[in-house]
Amino acid sequence: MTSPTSPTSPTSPFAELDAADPLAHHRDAYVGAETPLVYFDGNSLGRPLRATAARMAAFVEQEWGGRLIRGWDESWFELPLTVGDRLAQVALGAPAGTVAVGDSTTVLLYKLLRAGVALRPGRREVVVDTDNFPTDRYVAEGVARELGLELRWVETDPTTGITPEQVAAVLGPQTAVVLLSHVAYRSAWIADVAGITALAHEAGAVVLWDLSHSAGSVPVELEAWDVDLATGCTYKYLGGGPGAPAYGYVAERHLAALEQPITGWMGHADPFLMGPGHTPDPGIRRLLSGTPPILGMQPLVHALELLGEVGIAAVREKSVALTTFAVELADQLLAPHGVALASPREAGRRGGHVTLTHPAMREVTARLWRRDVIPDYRDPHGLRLGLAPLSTSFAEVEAGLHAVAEVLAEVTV
Ligand SMILES: Cc1ncc(COP(=O)(O)O)c(C=O)c1O
Ligand SMILES: Nc1c(O)cccc1C(=O)C[C@H](N)C(=O)O
Repeated sequence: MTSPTSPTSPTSPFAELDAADPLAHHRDAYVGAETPLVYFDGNSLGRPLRATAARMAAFVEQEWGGRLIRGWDESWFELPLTVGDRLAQVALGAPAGTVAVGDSTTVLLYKLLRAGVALRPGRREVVVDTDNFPTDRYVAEGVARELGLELRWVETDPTTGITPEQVAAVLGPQTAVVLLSHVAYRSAWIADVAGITALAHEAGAVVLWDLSHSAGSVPVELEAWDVDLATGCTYKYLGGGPGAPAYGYVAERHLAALEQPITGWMGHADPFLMGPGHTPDPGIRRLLSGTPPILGMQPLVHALELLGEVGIAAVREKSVALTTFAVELADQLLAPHGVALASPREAGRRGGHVTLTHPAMREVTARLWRRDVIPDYRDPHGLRLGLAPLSTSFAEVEAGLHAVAEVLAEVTV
């Protein structure tokens, strides 16, 4: 078995794609990009920036080791909100003071779903779709059990995604919250956030959007789209690293009334007063519960600097070019083997990944990993190619798709 062609092979007929790519040089800023490994999992865990190692070391030496407990007064206490503001500006289209960083996406989904239900007292239903990421569905089921609510499931086709018409069909006077994902984790379908949010508002409900597969790859305009609540992880396109803290967004108009269920001391208006009873902070700090993960935010701070410099519009342009290239190669090399596209063909409807289906894809994925080509597998029969615009090259996509064709030929003989 041959190893994949080097992602920098000058002999490729597609070498001009990388040569013409204005973002190509950013690839060198990432650890491991010089190796022949083909990485198609940037939508599960992004590569680290080289500079992050030095930043982490400096943090340990200077901020943690040097400042010790004084660090809290000097910057750490505000960090969940200062990083939140930066994230709001570079990736979420949200105003300062509406985003806080901390917890995992799952915990924030719980806190925000409970908060959303509390914003609509007396209403008994939550809308969720059957193809939403498992943690979103499980949290919705748990909250429904806890509060005695009913879930209104929208049946979503895993190869496309949720439409405003489907949501309209289940909305009603009992709908409290609509919980959906902006970019579908399997198909990469981009939901019409503004359209669905407007429909939910007409029905008197609030929306909670999971942005895990969009933020940092697809432009997000939370304020312009009139979104109520949102959350998402930072370890995919935002480059935060394994287990990096998630973020929560609350529209300004809901901040004063927002009641989240984990009323810890760090969400108190004056945590160090240590007084009786919980008085929530008037702003987004009320979303915090316990001591925020300062160490875990360090790589994110760094990665957001780069995203801010490049700009989300340029990132999306490259993302569309990469996924379009992957679809074209799949049509050429894989469709003759019976592989089908399970992502939208229309680039404007497609997020940052491409899913290809074939009955042998589970075995194909295992074999690809053994030859250092790293996509992931998602049922049913889906090979998912996550293309990170700042660290994936066109040559890498080409090498990877050729490897898929070779492995598919092996397993289907
Ligand atoms: C849409 C979506 N929501 C949530 C998560 C994960 O949540 P957590 O960060 O809590 O593991 C993921 C990926 O793991 C995801 O794709
Ligand atoms: N969060 C993950 C993890 O802790 C381990 C392995 C994968 C992940 C993922 O991010 C999965 C990803 N959200 C998905 O869409 O499949």
